[in-house]
Amino acid sequence: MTAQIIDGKVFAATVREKVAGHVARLRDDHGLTPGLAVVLVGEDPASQVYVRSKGKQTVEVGMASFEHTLDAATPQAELLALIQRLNADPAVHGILVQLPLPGHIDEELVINAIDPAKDVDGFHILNVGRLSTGQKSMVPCTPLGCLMMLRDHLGSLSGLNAVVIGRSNIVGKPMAQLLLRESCTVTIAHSRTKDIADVVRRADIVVAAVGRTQMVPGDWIKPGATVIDVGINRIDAPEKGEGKTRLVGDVDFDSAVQVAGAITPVPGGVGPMTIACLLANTVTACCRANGLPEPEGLTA
Ligand SMILES: Nc1nc2c(c(=O)[nH]1)N[C@@H](CN(C=O)c1ccc(C(=O)N[C@@H](CCC(=O)O)C(=O)O)cc1)CN2
Repeated sequence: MTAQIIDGKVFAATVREKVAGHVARLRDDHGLTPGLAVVLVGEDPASQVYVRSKGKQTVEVGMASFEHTLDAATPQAELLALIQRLNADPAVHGILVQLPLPGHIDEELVINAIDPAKDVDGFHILNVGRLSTGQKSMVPCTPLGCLMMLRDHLGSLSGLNAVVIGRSNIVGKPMAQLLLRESCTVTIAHSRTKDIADVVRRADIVVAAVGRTQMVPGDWIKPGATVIDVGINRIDAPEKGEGKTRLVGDVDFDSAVQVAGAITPVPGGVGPMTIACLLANTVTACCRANGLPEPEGLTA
């Protein structure tokens, strides 16, 4: 038996459709247009692709997109001043600063300068604290996308053993919090975890977010488990021609697909959901800012 493939591209398209429906209702019933400001500092090629894609998809669902591209040498004070202007701008409901930032900029300081109500990345310390204490918060986009796919595939997650591999602030920790909120029994595994293969083998749900190429082989996977692969690693692909590369996840897809019940591919799994959930969070932020009910089906 091979696993069911959870198609993130198809799922993200359904999320964008829902977002577009909410955006149309906000416009028609309340005269509101959700606005998303994305800030890019520097010329990192991957970040440029993601930011372009965010702007394009924002416009496609009917929201307003404000793109700010700053030189790599921009002083931190200038970036902070821009954030203050965006915080005060009533047309902007969501603010995102694309990561990573150049080395001379203090990432934590910048993230915490964003108005928590407009922090559609969910990285502000107040949102982190609210999520971990079960209060209403903005939820980081990648974990939110993973949760949506897990709920869609499994229905209730209550009582399931979940192992999150990786302890980053952006994915691993918030993912663990979300799974805990769903009443999973949650383990966070990482580079120092002893007998990691045995820990992963006990999991009904595996979320691999460690950033290590194909680290999780199929024989770590419990038969029938649901595997969510967050990793995006570029490797050489001589089979495609000289100098060519391809993307692979943190899971060895070819062996895991033989054992798992369901699995997300890379590319085309979690990645597309990250941007779809950013759009969802922007609608949520707009609704909250205007005292309207939470948009159904778009929140954690
Ligand atoms: N402020 C933020 N910075 C970063 C985030 C984030 O959520 N907020 N996440 C990543 C980058 N990212 C969005 O910003 C992102 C990564 C990957 C994808 C995606 O769709 N990947 C495709 C493959 C794309 C390719 O061919 O390179 C896939 O997996 O199918 C979307 C968004 C770091 N920075």
